[in-house]
Amino acid sequence: MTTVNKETLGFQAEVKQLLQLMIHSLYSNKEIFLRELISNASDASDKLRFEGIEHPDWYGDDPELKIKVSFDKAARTVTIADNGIGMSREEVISNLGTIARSGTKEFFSKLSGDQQKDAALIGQFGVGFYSAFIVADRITVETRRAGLPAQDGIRWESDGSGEFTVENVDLAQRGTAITMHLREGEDDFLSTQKLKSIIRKYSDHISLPIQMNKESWDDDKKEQVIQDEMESINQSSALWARSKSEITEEQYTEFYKHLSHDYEDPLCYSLNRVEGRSEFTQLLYVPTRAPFDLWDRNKRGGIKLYVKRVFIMEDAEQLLPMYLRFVTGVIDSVDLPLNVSREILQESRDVKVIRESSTKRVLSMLEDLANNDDELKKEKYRTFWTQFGQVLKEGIGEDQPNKERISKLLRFASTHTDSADQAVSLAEYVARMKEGQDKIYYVTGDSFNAAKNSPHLEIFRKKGVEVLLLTDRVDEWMLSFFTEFDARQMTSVAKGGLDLGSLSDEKEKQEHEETEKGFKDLLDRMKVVLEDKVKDVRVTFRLTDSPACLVSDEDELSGNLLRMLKAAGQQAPETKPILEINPEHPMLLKLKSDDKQFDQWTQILFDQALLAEGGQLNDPAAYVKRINQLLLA
Ligand SMILES: Nc1ncnc2c1ncn2[C@@H]1O[C@H](COP(=O)(O)OP(=O)(O)OP(=O)(O)O)[C@@H](O)[C@H]1O
Repeated sequence: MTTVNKETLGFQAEVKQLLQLMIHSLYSNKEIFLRELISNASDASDKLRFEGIEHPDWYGDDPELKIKVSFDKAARTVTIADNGIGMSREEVISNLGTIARSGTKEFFSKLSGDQQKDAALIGQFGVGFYSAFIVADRITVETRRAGLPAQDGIRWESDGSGEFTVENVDLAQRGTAITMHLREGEDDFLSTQKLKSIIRKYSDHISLPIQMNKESWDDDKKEQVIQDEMESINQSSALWARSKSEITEEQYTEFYKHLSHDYEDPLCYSLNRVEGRSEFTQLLYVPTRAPFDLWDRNKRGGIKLYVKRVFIMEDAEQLLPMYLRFVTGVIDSVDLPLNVSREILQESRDVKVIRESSTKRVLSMLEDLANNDDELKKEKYRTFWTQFGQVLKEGIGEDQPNKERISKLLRFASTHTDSADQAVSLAEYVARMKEGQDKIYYVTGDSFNAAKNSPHLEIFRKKGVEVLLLTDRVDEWMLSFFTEFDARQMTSVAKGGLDLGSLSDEKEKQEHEETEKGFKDLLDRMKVVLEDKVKDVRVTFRLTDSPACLVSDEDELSGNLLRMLKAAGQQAPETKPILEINPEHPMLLKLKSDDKQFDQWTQILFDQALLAEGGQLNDPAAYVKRINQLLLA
């Protein structure tokens, strides 16, 4: 064997960090290295199947794709070999020397140094190839890219301490063999039985054969001896193609982990075969925990597309709407052409059918959790909502045909419990509505406390009318598409005049009109003082404790939304709020009868109303000065 071009290279800083972390925090679960390496070998075979459509010659005389697991007791090594796509020199250096994943920086910034917490995080990130260093103190990878000649074989080697070497070697076969030189004390893995049991546990769902040498009893030697003949350890058929009754819970779970690189079990899953106009199989999973890059629009994962069992592409975003981007799974179509590209997917009618059907499947899965009396399912829905609720809300704007179904899945915090837990459904709200109440009331705010303590809620609290407390960033956007539920108008308590519908009686209305007349003069004078800042000043009966509050006009953006737009660097239209005053508050009564420092008091009322709803003062220093003057007066 000739070796040339040997070079020593350093790992990317993140790899070094990951290796350290992995060895320490995942040691108690060290056998997962086998799952990870088999998973990679299976992906490599999928890639060859796909690229092989255009390059049938790449298969050569070795067309049966398989994975071989073997060990050498004397050398103390375990080897996992595949005849998949293999890697070129450049690919080896970039794949096994760096982490080129989106969100990597963010992941590392979240590490806390606390082993347990970090282990969970690293599980979410995906442990992959490097997990082999948990049990090995040296790893040798020999690989040859399909289609390249024997002399383009590559040997990569590292002890995981910071550097690796790469050199060219002659390799007769394409594919990749990963040899782990076991650490002291890891000899358990040098056993057919042990390796078999791990493979059955974690990798039974792999669709190509995982083979090991047979073992048999030798009467002379009085021990098990390894034979040349190979046997398959797994069922080696695509999991989603098996009949439902044959698939165990564990197999679903392990397959999910293989697909998603997640460490935790999925929250729920659904396998269906659809026949008729379009024929396809869908196996869809909802994860238990949001990935750290859920908000990264370039995040990988999602749905793997197969056509008649041939892997076509990862992350086929056309197969599910964006707001269901947390779903992982496989879709295997009978109708799509093997050479389908992302561009074709965008226009295909078959894809449209698959997308609609998969969307409905996911919504049904969620409905099953949400509307179930079973405590375990209820708990699962709570978990789902905490992790993915904000993403699901995007569906209200994005998926018109399913809007009603999605709206039933929404959960909110409300004044019913005054807890930040988002647990109230709209159906529950409606069932609790007061007699005469014909609207669903909500308030938005940039934090739970700002919403909960909003002065706009005072009258509602007094009358015992429930108000939803909306504080997620996506809420304002969602509400612009969400105006009605169950024929009841969604109504902001901070927009327009106070509209309690038939909750206020005639007598009350008359009294209010009288009071308003009595305040007309005062309002006119206040308007003059606040001319630049407000659109109008008027009397309100929505306040009980606060002297004043700001509201926006029915057809204008709310103060909260304007602040969000500004914070996001967006152009926000210049709109002025309306100042509403509480005619029963002592401050207003004083102002009405007292002319001294009228301007100061008026300005302060405005500034306080702005602060109370979470706004920022234009000129905080002037506010402080005014308050101090009045304190000393
Ligand atoms: N057996 C193999 N054959 C061909 N390429 C491989 C093989 N094993 C690993 N690779 C390449 O190395 C890359 C890095 O592998 P690694 O396991 O670290 O990450 P991953 O599989 O991409 O994701 P994860 O870290 O979530 O497992 C893979 O994406 C793949 O391109």
